[in-house]
Amino acid sequence: MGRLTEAAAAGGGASAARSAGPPPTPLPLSATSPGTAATMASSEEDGSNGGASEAGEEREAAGKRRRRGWVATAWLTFYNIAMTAGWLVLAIAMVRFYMEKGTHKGLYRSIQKTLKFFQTFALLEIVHCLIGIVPTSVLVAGVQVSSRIFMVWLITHSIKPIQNEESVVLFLVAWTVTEITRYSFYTFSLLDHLPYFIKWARYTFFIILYPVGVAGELLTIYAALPYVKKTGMFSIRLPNKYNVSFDYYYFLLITMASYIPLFPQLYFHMLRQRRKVLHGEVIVEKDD
Ligand SMILES: CCCCCCCCCCCCC[C@@H](O)CC(=O)SCCNC(=O)CCNC(=O)[C@H](O)C(C)(C)COP(=O)(O)OP(=O)(O)OC[C@H]1O[C@@H](n2cnc3c(N)ncnc32)[C@H](O)[C@@H]1OP(=O)(O)O
Repeated sequence: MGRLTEAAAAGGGASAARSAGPPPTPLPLSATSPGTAATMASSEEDGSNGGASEAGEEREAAGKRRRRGWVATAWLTFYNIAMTAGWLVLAIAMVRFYMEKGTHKGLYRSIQKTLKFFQTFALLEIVHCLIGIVPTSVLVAGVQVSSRIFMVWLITHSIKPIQNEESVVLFLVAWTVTEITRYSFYTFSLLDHLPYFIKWARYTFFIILYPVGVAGELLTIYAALPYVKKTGMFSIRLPNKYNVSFDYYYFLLITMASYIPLFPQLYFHMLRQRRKVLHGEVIVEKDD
């Protein structure tokens, strides 16, 4: 028995794809699970945004605004503009620093306040999912945001000797380009004026930036290991009155290992989103 479903594993994305034709019959939004075979059913959109598609998009956008309510829409517009601006400020600061100093040494120190502020502010993304004003999966947003918060506060902020590692620049550049694109995508979508280039960039840059960012993060954690082992930071040794022990060194090793199952899931989720949003593909799921 075949079942037609949207491609996203965790919900979200694809307003353009959905509006390419007449409104489809409501379909279950489900992951392609074991025991099902997924095949691409159609490819509708070429990115040129024909008149019918535009009218459909406007209707859908108006529908979304009504469902979300004006307070939530206004808040999200403010939030996305603020975040786009924040990450743009960060990008300009990084370029200026490099042009003036000609080295990456001292870069993290010079931008850390802005980075901490805007990356921590992104915790609100989990709240947005929890209260239902955006349809992103709490799990997907949670993994994405918590791994960033972890990198900012528990690694780079806490372990000063690694702040000048090249790997820090790798993830900073990957995050910054990603976030400028992502938040401007949300902003323009909310304002119903999404340029095709922004949509394309949102669902294309990640192909390179995700692996670059993850490599930067993993290499930075790796560089932190000797320091963490030597100092025993954030670790709790026995004996103590609560009879608990915690070793941050092993926690870091486990965290690094957890990228192996988690990162491909996020990456393939984004690849499916890309096929759906840029090429209008839907997936036919066939139960075995
Ligand atoms: C405590 C220790 C924890 C350690 C964990 C260790 C394991 C970690 C493994 C993974 C590591 C990831 C590392 C990461 O930090 C590396 C990088 O980021 S490198 C740089 C490249 N990164 C990316 O490209 C990030 C890509 N990710 C995303 O885009 C999103 O975060 C994601 C949620 C993953 C997926 O997005 P998706 O396209 O599926 O959905 P959206 O959320 O974009 O959209 C769904 C719909 O919701 C609407 N929406 C969402 N947010 C907003 C908003 N702020 N304002 C308005 N609307 C919003 C969006 O428009 C969609 O609406 P519609 O469906 O109607 O179109």
